Amino acid sequence: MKFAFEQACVDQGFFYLVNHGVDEELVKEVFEQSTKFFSLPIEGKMKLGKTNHRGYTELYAEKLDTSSLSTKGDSKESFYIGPLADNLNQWPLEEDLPSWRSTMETYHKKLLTTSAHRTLFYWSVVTKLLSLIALSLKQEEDFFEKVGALNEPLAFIRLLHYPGMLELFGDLDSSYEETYGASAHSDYGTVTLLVTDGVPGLQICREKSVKPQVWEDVPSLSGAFIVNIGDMMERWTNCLFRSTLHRVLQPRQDRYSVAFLTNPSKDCIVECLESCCSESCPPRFPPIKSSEYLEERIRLANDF
Ligand SMILES: O=C(O)CCC(=O)C(=O)O
Ligand SMILES: [Fe+2]
Repeated sequence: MKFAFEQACVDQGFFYLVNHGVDEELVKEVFEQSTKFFSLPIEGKMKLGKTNHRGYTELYAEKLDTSSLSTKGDSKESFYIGPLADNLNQWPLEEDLPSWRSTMETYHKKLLTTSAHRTLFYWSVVTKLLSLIALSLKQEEDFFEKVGALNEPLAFIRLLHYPGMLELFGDLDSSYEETYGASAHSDYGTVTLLVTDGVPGLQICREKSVKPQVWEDVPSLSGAFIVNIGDMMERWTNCLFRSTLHRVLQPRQDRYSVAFLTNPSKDCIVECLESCCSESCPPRFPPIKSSEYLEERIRLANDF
């Protein structure tokens, strides 16, 4: 089992996670609440427009592929919910969307928060995943706790809605313009846990430097998380673990997904692990502070 896990992180940086202990009902509720929010009139959504990287981002406002010359952003709308403790999150009014906030908070805590309480000891999915990663890298299983990555992780729920082509362009022949639902990118942090509604669209490119690029579909698997390794984990491991390029094609019909993007706590320094470098294989990246790295990547995706 451990071998297969390590192999997946080394070979494609993407894998399915099953038997994760997150209730299917809770995931279903998150999708229902997300759909309700995106169905609100645009004026209502814009009232919660993104500040401090929390809240609503409208169609075409973000472009994940910072290398593309296109001046049009990705054809998705999204809503970000960040760390719960700092009170920077924006929430729809309880009278407009009852239980919306509590559903999202429950999901955030369920995925991220490990309870060390004596009578209710419980490892979150993210803590468990990071401990498996640490063991694969020949570290103690609490390595990421010890380096401070898990003090107050910068973890975000990203609710996503990709409107279908018919909704965007009507009869398709007049105003049709090709964009991506989410253009090619790798995620910035440690690990991402993704659930989709089953509508196809997600693709990965295993070898980004091989031209022409080869893109493979990633089908969603009912009840499983699609997990992928992010760039800060790639830096920690000196590219042993891969932060794989991926994108979402513009779907024909509406598509909803929920990504849980995790990053180390803001002051955590991400630097090459000793077990991942040697004299013949020196560190490829200098040490960086998690929050500084993250802010720069977010800025690039939003200023184009
Ligand atoms: O919607 C998806 O399938 C993928 C979303 C994604 O890659 C992201 O939000 O970083
Ligand atoms: Fe992504």
